[in-house]
Amino acid sequence: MYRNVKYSPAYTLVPTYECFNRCEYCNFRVDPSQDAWLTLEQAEARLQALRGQGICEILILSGEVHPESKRRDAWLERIEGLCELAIALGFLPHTNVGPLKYEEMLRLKAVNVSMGLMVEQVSPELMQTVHRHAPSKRPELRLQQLEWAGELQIPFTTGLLLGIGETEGDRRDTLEAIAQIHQRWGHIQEVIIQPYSLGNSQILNAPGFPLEQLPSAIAIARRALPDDITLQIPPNLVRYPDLLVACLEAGARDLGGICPRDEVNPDYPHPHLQALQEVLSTCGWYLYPRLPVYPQYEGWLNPALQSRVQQWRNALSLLSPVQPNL
Ligand SMILES: O=c1nc2n(C[C@H](O)[C@H](O)[C@H](O)CO)c3cc(O)ccc3cc-2c(=O)[nH]1
Ligand SMILES: C[C@H]1O[C@@H](n2cnc3c(N)ncnc32)[C@H](O)[C@@H]1O
Ligand code: MET
Ligand code: SF4
Repeated sequence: MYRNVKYSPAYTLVPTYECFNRCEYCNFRVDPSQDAWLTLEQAEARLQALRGQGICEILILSGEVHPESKRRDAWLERIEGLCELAIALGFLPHTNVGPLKYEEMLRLKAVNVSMGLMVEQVSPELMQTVHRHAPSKRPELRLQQLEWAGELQIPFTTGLLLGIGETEGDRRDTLEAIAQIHQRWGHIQEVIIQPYSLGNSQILNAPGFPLEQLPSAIAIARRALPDDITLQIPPNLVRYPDLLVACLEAGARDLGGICPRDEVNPDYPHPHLQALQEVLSTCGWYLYPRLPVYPQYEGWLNPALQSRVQQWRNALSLLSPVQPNL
């Protein structure tokens, strides 16, 4: 008897690496104005080249322009344009670009099948340490985003970043806060349990989260969160087959977007899909693709997006007729 674990065949577009925050664990950002933004023409060339390869999700992942900056509108417009382009070329966008104003979130809902923002941790102490130069990481701001996403009926991905100086109690508080917001709106499709991993271009000089503690952290999350929230772990950061399987045994059921390059953790390439599939199947786990929106949320999307999603569901079920419930 096989058990199921899913992933999303994905490709990442980065509108800009520039970010006004300086999270000390970040290996992604460059200073404001030090980066040429991705143009729609460049993005179109990349997306055209991806067609027909089974990639469905376009993950739009960005550094942030300050909410009061006069360049903010242009930034949001570029993100919206990239989402529209991805849809026009047949892909399904998922946007994670930091905290948004209510109106900005409303605009992006129309061009995304789901969106995301990590809570990281709710402990205010981190605003004096790893987040001391990262106003976007204020816990109340991030929880407000989850609340708005629920109100706007946006299928949502959030998560915890582990090993950034939080205590076990802080982790429980973070899980509790996510569970409470989900109880109000029922919109959290997945929670990522992300081990902070040391990269080559970060400020923070601290070892990564001790990976051997991950299964127990996952088991705690599984007990703290409602059953209808899926737990996700990144297979490139959980690099040992035994550990990966232990995480599945502890309750993780999703491996997230598997992309040619993990833009957030470029020092940790994703494993090859076939190798991953083989390892997992020898341990009794069957890996299969999913869409970036879970089936129960499809009714929240506008009709144009719903019909795109339906086309993908049909295509996936033709590719793999034995696999139910994509
Ligand atoms: O390749 C990555 N994908 C990341 N993703 C992508 C994610 O795995 C998928 O987009 C979702 O599962 C939707 O299918 C995130 C999405 C979010 O909404 C929030 C945080 C992340 C973080 C990462 C990440 O670090 N690396
Ligand atoms: C997009 C998400 O990636 C996560 N993130 C940022 N930097 C790192 C790192 N060094 N290791 C693991 N995850 C990281 C944060 O949780 C952010 O919200
Ligand atoms: C590399 S992080 C990308 C998303 C956003 N800047 C955040 O931290 O939430
Ligand atoms: S993690 Fe996100 S918010 Fe923090 S510096 Fe990096 S890009 Fe900016």
